[in-house]
Amino acid sequence: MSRPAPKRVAESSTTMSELVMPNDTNPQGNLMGGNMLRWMDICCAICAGKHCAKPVVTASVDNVAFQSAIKNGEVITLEANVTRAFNTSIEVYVEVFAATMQGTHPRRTHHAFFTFVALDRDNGSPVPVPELLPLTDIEQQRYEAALNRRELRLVLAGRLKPEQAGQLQELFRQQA
Ligand SMILES: CC(=O)SCCNC(=O)CCNC(=O)[C@H](O)C(C)(C)COP(=O)(O)OP(=O)(O)OC[C@H]1O[C@@H](n2cnc3c(N)ncnc32)[C@H](O)[C@@H]1OP(=O)(O)O
Repeated sequence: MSRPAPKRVAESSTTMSELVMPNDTNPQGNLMGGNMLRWMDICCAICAGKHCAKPVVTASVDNVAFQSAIKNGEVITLEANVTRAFNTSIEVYVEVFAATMQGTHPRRTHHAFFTFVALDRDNGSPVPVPELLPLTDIEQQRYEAALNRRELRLVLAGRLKPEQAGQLQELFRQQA
């Protein structure tokens, strides 16, 4: 199947906000981690769907640290951007920011990389995705670093043998 035309990051950039309600929180009044992951997945899926213009499924989620609690009544804003397209999969980076409803105590609370796979509408099998055109410095940095992240997650998922992870081996050689 031929590859669709390349796209810019801005074409699929996605932002959404949620108000944290009592039903989203634990007994301490903090947003439950599972609800946070759900919103991150939704924001990234919208972004991935816009880039691929196809049905997409979440294939993996990289490490997510819960270092900063978000309280009942706060507003969270999620920003998702494609960092790189591979063959049938793309990597999406999401950042989460929290603040009070009045906009005070603003902070970045979470971030993560998600991988999505585009599927054929008819038979559900993976299909090629549009390449990504990184334009800004930060887009270029994320684009270049994505190869290392991809190799690491595929090794951890048992889909790539460590000895086949050439990018990672080169990185470790440079750090030694
Ligand atoms: C938005 C949502 O929440 S959707 C609901 C949650 N997600 C799901 O239910 C998805 C269930 N999983 C699946 O359908 C399948 O495992 C798929 C489509 C993700 C992959 O299917 P496979 O038969 O393994 O396909 P295949 O081997 O051709 O790999 C397809 C792509 O997936 C990537 N992939 C597969 N597993 C992983 C993984 N664990 N981490 C990262 N990428 C992965 C491959 O690297 C490949 O990408 P590439 O073509 O860019 O190199």
